Amino acid sequence: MPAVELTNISKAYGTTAAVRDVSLTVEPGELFGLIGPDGAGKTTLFRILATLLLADAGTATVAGHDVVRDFRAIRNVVGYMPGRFSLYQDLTVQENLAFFAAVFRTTVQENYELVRDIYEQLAPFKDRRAGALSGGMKQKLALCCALIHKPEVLLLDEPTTGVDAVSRQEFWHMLGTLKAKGITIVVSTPYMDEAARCERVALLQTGQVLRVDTPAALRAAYPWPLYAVRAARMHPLLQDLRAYPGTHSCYAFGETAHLSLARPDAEATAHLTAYLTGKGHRDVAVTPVPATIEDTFMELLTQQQPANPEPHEPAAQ
Ligand SMILES: Nc1ncnc2c1ncn2[C@@H]1O[C@H](COP(=O)(O)OP(=O)(O)OP(=O)(O)O)[C@@H](O)[C@H]1O
Repeated sequence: MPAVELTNISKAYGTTAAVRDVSLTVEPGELFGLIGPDGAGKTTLFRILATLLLADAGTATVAGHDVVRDFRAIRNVVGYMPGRFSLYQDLTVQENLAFFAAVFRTTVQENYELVRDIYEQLAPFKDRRAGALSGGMKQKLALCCALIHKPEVLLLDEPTTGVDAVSRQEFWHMLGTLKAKGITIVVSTPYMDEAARCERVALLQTGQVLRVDTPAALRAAYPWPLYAVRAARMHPLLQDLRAYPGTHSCYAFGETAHLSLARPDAEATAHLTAYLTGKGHRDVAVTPVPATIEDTFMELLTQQQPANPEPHEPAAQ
């Protein structure tokens, strides 16, 4: 029995189609990522799975329970950490934990084994109001609250958005520990480095699933020769690379431009360097690079675009 199963789920808000015909299966004990930019439909899917929102069409189950028929059962087996506002800001750390424990008729002590690692980090701040915690500590408290009733399935909606890099690392380490304890985790993130830490991910865009696969398979699926290109000035670099005759796609990628070529060119580095130097660019460096999940995502987005008079425009940043 899958831990989570979505079959042809659709949901619209008025005329906005937030989720369109989504089908997904998450296996028990899996660490599964929902990856997509703002507005891709991640929160809507979580709210449907957490039984807080009814889909317009399709069916969904969590731990074998139907989200409509068996919603009470699901609330006992799911831990849901919404993206925002999951804590009572005026209650202390201790009071928030006691509150969530009371809702599920349990105590922190009863489930201490599961939350110990997180609780020990929170303990020095137990009398501090949640509203006065750092972003990273707030996320840890929210996770602790979501775990208080020993859920089988954790639903985490962008748990690390707005959290500093060190706290993000710690948070993902904690997810690894929870997974080792057999908990199924469905986590959404807009960060591609976090996508790479999932066992499988669904790439979402405007309410649709573009692809579901392992991070390694997504990287391997990238079909073009790919280069990271640097030069002193980024904006004209992007413009000139898009005008290069062999270009398939080109977009900003951190401090470089990622350029894919429509066909292999054994001399690509030399040809591109000569081309860019001829256009007046300085400090040019062209390096072949392996594709990341983000490159595959960008490629899938490009394939989604309708016929475009400017075929080398990036679909999104
Ligand atoms: N209550 C609502 N009323 C109207 N439109 C909504 C509502 N909630 C979400 N939407 C729209 O539905 C689409 C999907 O939103 P959703 O919040 O599910 O996406 P998301 O991937 O979680 O993005 P975000 O991180 O911005 O929340 C977006 O176009 C959003 O503007």
